[in-house]
Amino acid sequence: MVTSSAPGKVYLFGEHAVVYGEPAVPCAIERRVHVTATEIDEGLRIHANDLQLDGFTVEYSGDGESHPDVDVAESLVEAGMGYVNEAVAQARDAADAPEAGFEISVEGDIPLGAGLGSSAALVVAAIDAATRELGVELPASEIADRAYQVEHEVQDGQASRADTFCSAMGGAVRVEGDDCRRLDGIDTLPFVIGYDGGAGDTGALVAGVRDLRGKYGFAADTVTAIGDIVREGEAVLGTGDYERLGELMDFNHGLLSALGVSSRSLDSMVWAARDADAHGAKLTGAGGGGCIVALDETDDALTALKYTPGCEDVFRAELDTDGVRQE
Ligand SMILES: Nc1ncnc2c1ncn2[C@@H]1O[C@H](COP(=O)(O)OP(=O)(O)OP(=O)(O)O)[C@@H](O)[C@H]1O
Ligand SMILES: C[C@@](O)(CCO)CC(=O)[O-]
Ligand SMILES: [Mg+2]
Repeated sequence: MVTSSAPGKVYLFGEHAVVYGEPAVPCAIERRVHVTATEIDEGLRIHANDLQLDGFTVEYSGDGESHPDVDVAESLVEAGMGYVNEAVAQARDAADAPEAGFEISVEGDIPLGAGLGSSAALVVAAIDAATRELGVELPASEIADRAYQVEHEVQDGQASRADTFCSAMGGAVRVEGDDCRRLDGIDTLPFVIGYDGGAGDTGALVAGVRDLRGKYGFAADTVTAIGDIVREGEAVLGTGDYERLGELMDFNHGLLSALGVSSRSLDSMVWAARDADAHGAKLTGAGGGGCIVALDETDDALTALKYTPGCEDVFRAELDTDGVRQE
């Protein structure tokens, strides 16, 4: 039996635009998914005690064919099983053990579908745990690559390498197409996260941006402008100039909003953080609902978000310099 964990992430800059080859800077946070893999004679049994959304909890097990008898959207369960099925397929391939059976248990403290990269953390931790259980230790870069293949497959070809690379490596990273690197010397950033309790449909949101980009030249220019913000931001990142980083985050949020991926509750949490003098605030991840990230080393944005209607949870998230690891 092996347990591995991998972190979630926030985007300092660049989500969505990264899908079209612009750079992005996601940062791993100290919220993790833990996956325990135990080799069994054959097949696949999955326990995901916290596959929960809007307050319900479900435990399911299956061989990839059968469906759990629970009152939740089948698409949700299929997606959850899809990530684990594909991660296990990658582990079998990496260990050259096509017939290996597994019992997989998943537990995490990352809200699902909320822009904090729970899917990438799940896949990265699952590949690590299952390969180690078969006696194979993969380098983090290979886990990142295999996890990307899984996200790409499960999300119908709509995924960048950003979430999976960040979760595998930890810290602040920079991703531009296939070029993925860790950014050295970034050990801390004062992230405050506000969560509206909701979720966004990553596939639909990415498709919406793709359509706008095809329809209007100025939407394509907006995507390029997000890339410009990232290029400006990465130059500022090492200096610790939170004021300028925040200004760029605000600008990034405005452009994401123009591309149609914000929401009323995300906007109201962003404004609550700004009104409380956070350096800057933006949505993180695919958007539509879920989380915002603000930059604030004081407790002011944290307190303001606590009293913001529509904000269900607020917490400080430390930058996690550790990526995937065995527990
Ligand atoms: N702890 C978990 N247990 C079971 N399934 C999980 C778990 N964490 C994530 N998942 C799967 O990942 C899906 C969420 O992935 P999705 O890409 O939509 O959102 P996200 O990764 O949380 O946010 P984003 O990609 O915007 O950063 C869940 O619906 C579920 O299928
Ligand atoms: C919206 C997006 O840029 C980030 C989702 O966390 C999609 C992706 O990069 O795969
Ligand atoms: Mg995801």
